[in-house]
Amino acid sequence: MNNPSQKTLVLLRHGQSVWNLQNRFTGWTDVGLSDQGHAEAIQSGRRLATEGIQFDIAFTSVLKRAIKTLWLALEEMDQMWIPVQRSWRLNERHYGSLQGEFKHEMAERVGEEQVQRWRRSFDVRPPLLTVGDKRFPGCDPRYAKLRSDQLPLGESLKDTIERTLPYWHRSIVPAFDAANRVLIVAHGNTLRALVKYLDNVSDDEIVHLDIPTGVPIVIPVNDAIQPATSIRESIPSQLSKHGVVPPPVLSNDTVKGSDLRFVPSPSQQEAHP
Ligand SMILES: O=C(O)[C@@H](CO)OP(=O)(O)O
Repeated sequence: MNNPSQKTLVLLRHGQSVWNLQNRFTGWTDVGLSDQGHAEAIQSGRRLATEGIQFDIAFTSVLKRAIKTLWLALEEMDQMWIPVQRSWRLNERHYGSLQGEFKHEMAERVGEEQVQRWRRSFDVRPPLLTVGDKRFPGCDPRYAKLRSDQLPLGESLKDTIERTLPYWHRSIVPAFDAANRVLIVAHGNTLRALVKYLDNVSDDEIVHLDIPTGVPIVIPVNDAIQPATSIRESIPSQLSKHGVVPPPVLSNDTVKGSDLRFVPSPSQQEAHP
């Protein structure tokens, strides 16, 4: 990369998951990558290797579609040795009782506008789980250290921002004291949460933002760890900059997703959550 002393943040959404492919609400369900997602993860590492970025540290969630994407990208860059921190705070937004449902079936039941409202609105929560539901995160040992008020029954983007930003401020920003190159591999809605905060996107505008799977977003940041330029504007240009616009994702998720659009346009698992 041109200037090794330039502080740089790279955001990467995991590659396509099996449930993205099947067009199902996923949230905290721990599903793996599809074959296409596996290929996207490798391709993202190849793109970053071409950029010549040597990372100092990486952050990811505790969900395997993000963890595996990170592994494959780091392997492709031959940087598997760098420190990695995982946190539930980077998990996908919890989709409540929608988790496991097929998005197109739900659209037939409740209408496309309602589905899109659940998917992209700022403060609309999905229908909530009950504590007795087997999908409740309190049943999963990886969340055993969370307080009961931290275990979601279903989250809006607003809720997701509120649990993600403390990790940004307490763990990721301080990492830049000793690091110039920081990689975050996370999920569509946690990355929307970070971009909303970093780009100061309004509650109304955030409904338009989608983050593509497996495409690294390279963001030069200043000493205050603020982006030097608009992240949103850099997303499409980076897609074309690499000369490879990912093929239209042929998953039902994407096809139905755009059809549904009603708005225009433990290596070091966090000990104290
Ligand atoms: O199902 C999910 O968890 C997310 C990401 O795949 O879906 P959406 O894009 O609808 O928020």
